[in-house]
Amino acid sequence: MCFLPLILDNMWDNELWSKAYVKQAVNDDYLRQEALTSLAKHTYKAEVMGGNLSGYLLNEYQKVHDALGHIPNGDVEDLWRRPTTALPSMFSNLCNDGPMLYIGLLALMNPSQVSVVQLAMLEQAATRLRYTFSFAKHIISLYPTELAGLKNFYRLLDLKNKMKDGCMPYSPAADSSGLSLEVRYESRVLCGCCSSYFQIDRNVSFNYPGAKSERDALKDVSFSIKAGQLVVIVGANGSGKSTILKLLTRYYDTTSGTVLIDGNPIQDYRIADLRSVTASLTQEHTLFPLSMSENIGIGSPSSVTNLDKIAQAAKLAGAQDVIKNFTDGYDTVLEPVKTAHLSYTGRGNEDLKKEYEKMEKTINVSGGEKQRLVASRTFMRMLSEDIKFVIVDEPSSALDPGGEYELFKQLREARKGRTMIFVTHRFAHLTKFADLILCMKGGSVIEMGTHQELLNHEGEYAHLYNVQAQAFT
Ligand SMILES: Nc1ncnc2c1ncn2[C@@H]1O[C@H](COP(=O)(O)OP(=O)(O)OP(=O)(O)O)[C@@H](O)[C@H]1O
Repeated sequence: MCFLPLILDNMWDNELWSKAYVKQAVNDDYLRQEALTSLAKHTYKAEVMGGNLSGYLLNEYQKVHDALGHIPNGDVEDLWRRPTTALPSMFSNLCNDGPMLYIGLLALMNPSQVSVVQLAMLEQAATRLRYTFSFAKHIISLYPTELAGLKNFYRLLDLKNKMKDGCMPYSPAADSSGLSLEVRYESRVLCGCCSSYFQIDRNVSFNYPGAKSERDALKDVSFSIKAGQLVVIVGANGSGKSTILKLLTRYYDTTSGTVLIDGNPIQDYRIADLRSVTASLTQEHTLFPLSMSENIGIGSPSSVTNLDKIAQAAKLAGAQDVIKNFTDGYDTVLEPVKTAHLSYTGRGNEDLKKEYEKMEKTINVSGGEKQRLVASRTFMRMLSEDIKFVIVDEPSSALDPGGEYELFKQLREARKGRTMIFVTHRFAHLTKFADLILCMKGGSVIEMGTHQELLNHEGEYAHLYNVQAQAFT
């Protein structure tokens, strides 16, 4: 006699997956823990790394973790199956929290060793392992696969970030509110006949690691920016504008040549120190699944509860009216983490579907409104005295012309003597104020100077400028 159908029937009846249901998490601490954990995703990489936010986020994570205490914080299916004995649930908790804490500590001690991508992968691995332990009592045959996963998980812990951190603290010059930047290549070569060293100056080149293209993303680039200058980089798509910003903020190291900050090679400085004096606004920046006030306040973690400063930052970005329109104002969470789930068996059930849709209701804002909200975080960062360097990369693609003009003007005014580099295609009302314009083509800087100098030169910049100017005549 075969007992298998009986065993399967019994398992099926006891399992939540055989039932029609809709679920939603409602515990605030749990929701916050989920939101903070989701910030380890690749989507938020630019912002979390650029804003030096890992310390703040890990601290907040620890707080909610402590607040949750022994309240079971697993998924509802997981809790349904949770065995009554303590040991498996202990394993389950260890798999859930252990890796995050381990990596968190590692990240705090040495930020350059842990990338946000690694954090995200580890979080996924941890969740999978947690499920494995829950399922283990039913599906023993999955063990070999999951043990292989466990091996991969520990291999991930051994991954070292290729970027080597410097050990020199960055201390800004006392007499300047900005930092100076120089991009150049130089090496000392021993002369065969007179045995003395001589200097070769060449320019910076760069290719993305693993890039399939033969062409360098940057080729023979060399320029120098004085502390406190406003620099605008212009040029066609793919000419290398954003790549320059990535080298100046040390997301990548040059293939040849050096970036100097205040006269020292960028590699010598501690990366976290450089990030702590930099404010950025790029197209990659996005809203976090947190309240509006925290979304803005996190730009300056030490002032995250300072509502006056947060309102001031929102005003500078032209976002205060957008926020006023939300019923919950600054407490609104625009893009919350997904907390509701409709079971597979319940999908044909209209009542459950309606319930589910109510739970998953999100607030929609236009692309331009979203850009203003995201820009508020950068203004919050710029309100901090510590910031010496501001980079802005195409922040206004969804703004109307009036909104764009206003944003550029506010960014210029909030600069207050800091070094600022602006990358934009719509530069007509910005370049007149620039101390230096770099005009790029095919990965090289082909023209360099002020607006008037480049107009007089009648080259590529003059051509691009006239195309934009003609649109308004
Ligand atoms: N992550 C990457 N990996 C490989 N190649 C890249 C990567 N990012 C950019 N590139 C390549 O490097 C070159 C320069 O790109 P970059 O983004 O700096 O140009 P850009 O002038 O900022 O362009 P756009 O105006 O379209 O934003 C392009 O050929 C691009 O395809």
